[in-house]
Amino acid sequence: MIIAKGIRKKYGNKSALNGVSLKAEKGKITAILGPNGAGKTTLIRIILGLIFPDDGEVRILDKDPFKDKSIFKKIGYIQELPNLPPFLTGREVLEFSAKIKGVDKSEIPKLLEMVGMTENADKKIAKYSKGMIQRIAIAEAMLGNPEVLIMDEPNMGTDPVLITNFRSMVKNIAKDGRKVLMTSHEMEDVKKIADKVYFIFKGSVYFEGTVEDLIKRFLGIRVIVETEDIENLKAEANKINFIKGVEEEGKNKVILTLTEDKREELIKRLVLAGVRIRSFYLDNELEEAYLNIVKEAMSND
Ligand SMILES: Nc1ncnc2c1ncn2[C@@H]1O[C@H](COP(=O)(O)OP(=O)(O)OP(=O)(O)O)[C@@H](O)[C@H]1O
Repeated sequence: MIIAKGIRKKYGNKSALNGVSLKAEKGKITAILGPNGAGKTTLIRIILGLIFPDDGEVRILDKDPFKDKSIFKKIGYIQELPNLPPFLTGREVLEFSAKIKGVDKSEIPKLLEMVGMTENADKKIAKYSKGMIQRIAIAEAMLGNPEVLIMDEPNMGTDPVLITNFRSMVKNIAKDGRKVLMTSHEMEDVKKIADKVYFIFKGSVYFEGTVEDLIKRFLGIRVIVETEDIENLKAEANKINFIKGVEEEGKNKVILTLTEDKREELIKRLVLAGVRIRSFYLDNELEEAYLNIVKEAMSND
């Protein structure tokens, strides 16, 4: 497990973390969300023992990262803006890291393939785009199948194949009983892979829970009903006390916001009222829940 307890950090007079605690469990993917400047990178660096906190404690692989540097061979870390030597090729960067980590070089071709860099592996980093540098940094972090993978805003660009490969690789790392801790602005990544979410705002944990909890709390439970009986549906929905919102979307679609998860009762009531339902499904717009949490956190500030 990765544990951070009561972490405080100031840069000069400015407080970056005000007593943050976090747990990243074995076999789980834990995501840290929050607007720019919330303190995500500072927290990650403290967890990695790269900068000292003013107060608080960290344990990673049961060790104190400030005292026991041997754990770093078991940790894969992708930093926000990877800083790779421009005079080396992508392959050379991986070979160099493999040597430091004591990992067999034979892993490298498979990793290059995974991040879609086989063809560009022998070009100098200086000639790479930002996305290509990021891919090499991801391959580097994956070397030696790390016990812990820590990623500060990993960004695979827009290639859908790469994104899918990357997500499934990260999921497999967690499935294998390892730990993954990531910060992200990519809501799709968080929605598709995270088990637990910490939302940090101005250096404090504002929300902690699953992605589902976050959506429920900041979006309500939204269901989309498609029907030709729009008027009938709206009339019935307005009579139901656990529905707090009725929004028409397009010709045959209505979004209902429920205050609690009473989907079965809702279907029953609509059917009994004679509404012919074409389809009925949950609307999980994490992006919108995220904006609502930011709005709420700002208004409480
Ligand atoms: N080396 C530093 N010196 C002074 N202030 C810093 C330093 N690093 C970060 N800060 C400040 O600490 C706060 C938290 O920064 P941090 O980089 O941890 O946020 P973040 O959540 O990772 O942001 P982003 O999403 O933009 O990467 C910000 O107000 C930032 O300006």
